[in-house]
Amino acid sequence: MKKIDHIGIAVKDIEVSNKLFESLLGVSAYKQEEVQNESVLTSFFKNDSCKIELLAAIQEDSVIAEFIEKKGEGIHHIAFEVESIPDELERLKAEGFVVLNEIPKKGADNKLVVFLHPKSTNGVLIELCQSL
Ligand SMILES: C[C@@H](C(=O)O)C(=O)SCCNC(=O)CCNC(=O)[C@H](O)C(C)(C)COP(=O)(O)OP(=O)(O)OC[C@H]1O[C@@H](n2cnc3c(N)ncnc32)[C@H](O)[C@@H]1OP(=O)(O)O
Ligand SMILES: [Co+2]
Repeated sequence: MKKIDHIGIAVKDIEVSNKLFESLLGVSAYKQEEVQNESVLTSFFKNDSCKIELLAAIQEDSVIAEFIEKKGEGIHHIAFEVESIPDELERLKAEGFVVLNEIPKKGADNKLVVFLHPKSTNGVLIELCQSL
């Protein structure tokens, strides 16, 4: 795992949270992107350390809507950048981590992504992402 690529934050209203994070970080979001297969609208900020990905549900059955329903707004996942998802998955499976999707999905910001079940990672949803 090379470095943290982004921290995902579940929000109810992307416009409201865009303004909040603009004020907090002192920079504007550099992109907003809908990811249909995850039913989310994302918005990205970055500084020298990593990116912040705001995630709002675009459908009621989105995992983000379910998460907010259960836990409220807040940190949803941590994403690590990896050189090769297949190599990293092989290593992590051998270590006993539970992979949520074996086949990488198209994520936001030109990445392929896979997720590890939070039950196998101390309650923290982990995303691995690889640049396209
Ligand atoms: C666009 C892309 C990108 O960056 O490029 C993204 O990030 S997309 C980001 C959105 N997409 C994803 O997150 C896809 C992967 N996520 C999933 O498949 C799902 O959200 C799961 C993580 C499996 C959770 O779904 P679900 O709650 O139905 O699963 P489950 O019944 O197996 O497990 C339920 C337990 O997990 C907990 N749980 C649910 N979401 C959690 C989260 N984000 N962090 C920590 N714990 C979480 C529940 O509270 C519950 O705990 P208790 O049993 O203790 O109550
Ligand atoms: Co993410």
